[in-house]
Amino acid sequence: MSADRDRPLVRVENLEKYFWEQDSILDRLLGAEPIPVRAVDGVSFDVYRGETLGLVGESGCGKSTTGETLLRLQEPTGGRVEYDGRNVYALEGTALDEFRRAAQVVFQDPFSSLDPRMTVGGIVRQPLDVHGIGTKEDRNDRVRGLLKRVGLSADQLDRYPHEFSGGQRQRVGIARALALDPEFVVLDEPTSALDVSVQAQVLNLLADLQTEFGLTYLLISHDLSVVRHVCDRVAVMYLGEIVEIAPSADLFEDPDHPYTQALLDSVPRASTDERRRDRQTLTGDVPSPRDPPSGCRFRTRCPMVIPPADLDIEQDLYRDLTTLRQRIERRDVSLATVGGDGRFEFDEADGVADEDVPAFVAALTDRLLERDLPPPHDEIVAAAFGELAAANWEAAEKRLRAEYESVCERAHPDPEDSDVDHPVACHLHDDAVDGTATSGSWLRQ
Ligand SMILES: Nc1ncnc2c1ncn2[C@@H]1O[C@H](COP(=O)(O)OP(=O)(O)OP(=O)(O)O)[C@@H](O)[C@H]1O
Repeated sequence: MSADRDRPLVRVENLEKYFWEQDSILDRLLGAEPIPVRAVDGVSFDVYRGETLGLVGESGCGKSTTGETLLRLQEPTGGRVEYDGRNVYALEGTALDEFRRAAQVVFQDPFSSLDPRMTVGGIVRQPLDVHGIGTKEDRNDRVRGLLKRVGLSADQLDRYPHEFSGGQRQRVGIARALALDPEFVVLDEPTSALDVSVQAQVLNLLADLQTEFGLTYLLISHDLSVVRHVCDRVAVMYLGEIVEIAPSADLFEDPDHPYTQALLDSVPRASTDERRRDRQTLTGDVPSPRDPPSGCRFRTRCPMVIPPADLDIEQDLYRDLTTLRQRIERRDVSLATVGGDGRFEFDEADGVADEDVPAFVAALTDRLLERDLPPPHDEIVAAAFGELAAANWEAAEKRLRAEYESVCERAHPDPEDSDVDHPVACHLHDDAVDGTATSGSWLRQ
């Protein structure tokens, strides 16, 4: 697994892939502006010859779309991918043909990615047939050799996928990906559909094949233990963006991005030392890729979201107040049921009667806050709740923003500005974000 650092084999620059397909018919009838799913939103990374780069992140963060778009199985919305120095999206004719041979994919699910009506021999031979490689005999010889190389028997050529176990089917998928003698293989969750005992065998096979054929891998996985053992470097994705890229050992021993830290914290610890480390638990749901948060996309869940510099506040309290703000901004509080159904007569336009305001604020405080707030936050929040009692969401939102707005929501962190030795898209690792500034002057100087 020694990578040639002189020139990347694959260079991904600002890759974007948006989907518009999920717009509802109603939206279209009403002529509403289509809102795309920003599955991949400005992703950049290099893959060096001979290395395995891991691409990790929670389900739906855009890993598979990145893999498929860079292989040109999907057309990008924007950005550029270079393969061996050439723009993949400009390739035509023979050059495109060569790229299609050189860059292959192994999909996650060996049950659905193999045509059940074709024999295993036919499946592995198909790419050779499509590209018209050699005579029929040459092709059959190659298929027999490939099946043997991936640990199957050449006698199994005439069998159908359903006659094989999950691990064997994945070996067939690997043999097919190798048929055209590729240089680069995207492995999209290659072992996640397999039993744990079979996973290791398939990973070992992939490692052996990499050495034997000099392959370069992009390994897409949500399984951090797999990535840790197999990858030279790891890129961490969150909501369509890459938040950190680092050598595997560095990333697992000393992750810098709060999202990477939280992801790693979700994996059982091997050593006692590691177990002792403070746990950064992830709170809240992943926001929609149709409407990602402003600034840093992770800030709505980040346990280390940065308070304004002139605000002396404990991190946990700031996180809670930020979550409260987010709920108010999303109008995600049922004001009509405060204090229990029917306790207050709440009018959507005017709120509650003046004499009910103190009791309403107390009931809302009970419902939304798990702790007593220290001064001055108790008064600030009570004033905002008073505005909610008058059904004035905007005033409450504005008040809380004026007091608590974070740099994380105002400025998009750039991984290239990272002050550590690898790209980290987080304001905590950006010297240019002035931590001594007063609230309101957090933006890059
Ligand atoms: N063809 C499509 N049309 C509309 N939205 C899509 C399409 N394909 C993917 N998406 C959306 O794009 C986002 C990224 O999906 P993608 O499959 O790339 O994520 P992933 O990280 O690979 O997730 P998983 O591990 O679950 O496969 C998701 O919100 C998904 O719903």
